[in-house]
Amino acid sequence: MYEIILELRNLKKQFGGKEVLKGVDLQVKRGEIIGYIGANGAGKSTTVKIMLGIVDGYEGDVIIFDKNIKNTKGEYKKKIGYVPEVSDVYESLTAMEYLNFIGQLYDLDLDTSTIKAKELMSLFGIEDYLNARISTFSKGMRQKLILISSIIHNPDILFLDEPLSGLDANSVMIVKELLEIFAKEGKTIFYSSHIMDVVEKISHRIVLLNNGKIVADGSFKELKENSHEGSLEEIFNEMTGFNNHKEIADKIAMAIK
Ligand SMILES: Nc1ncnc2c1ncn2[C@@H]1O[C@H](COP(=O)(O)OP(=O)(O)OP(=O)(O)O)[C@@H](O)[C@H]1O
Repeated sequence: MYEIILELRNLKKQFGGKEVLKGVDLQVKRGEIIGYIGANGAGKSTTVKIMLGIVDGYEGDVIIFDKNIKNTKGEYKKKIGYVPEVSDVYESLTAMEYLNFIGQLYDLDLDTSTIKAKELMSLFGIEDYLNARISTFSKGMRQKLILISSIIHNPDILFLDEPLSGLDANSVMIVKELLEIFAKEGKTIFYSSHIMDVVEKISHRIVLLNNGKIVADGSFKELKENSHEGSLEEIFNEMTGFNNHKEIADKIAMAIK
């Protein structure tokens, strides 16, 4: 029996009368890597933010670690890591100060977070910047720091929103490998991205959100069998009813003349 680690039951969310999520049902097992995909504005980040308790005012239920999050004081967040699509970091802190601050939020003692911060910064190749202010970091360095801050407390579930953004090819390989190791260890990964070839490769299961509902849910192999198309990008186009990319590109090129 697989253990269900998180579950969405008939999740609905409106913003100013606009229905973004129209009844999302999903069960995620321990150790699964879920590729959560959908067009811009489909509601992926909203789903994740609801699960993290950042967005409320929703209908339906979110069950994480067997508890409805409505009935918790947020303790479950201690076992969760999050890489947001756009992250606010404290620019004036150094990387070490920031990681120690995050470590303490997750109840790590200062010695442990200091040791882990040094080790992880070194493994990601940015150890020389431990005592540099974050405001001086390049985009990729900042992304590495965010990744480190999402795993420093050894979480059981990781929510990743475009986690590879700005990373060089070598670092991308490390992170992809790391996710596979995490899954084998029983960590659950909720991976939201528009980079279809990565989602195709790393996900055990791909969930496609369209018009506020899940319209596809299965392994890449299963999705391929149920579609006329070959790559995940093409399946995405088909399932979201999009086939006029060339026409739109032509019109954009014309529009600026
Ligand atoms: N705080 C908010 N107030 C009003 N509308 C919001 C808010 N947050 C999200 N929305 C709206 O909800 C919809 C879904 O947004 P969301 O960020 O969840 O999409 P997404 O699937 O993550 O998109 P993307 O791929 O572009 O990141 C959009 O129409 C967005 O404008």
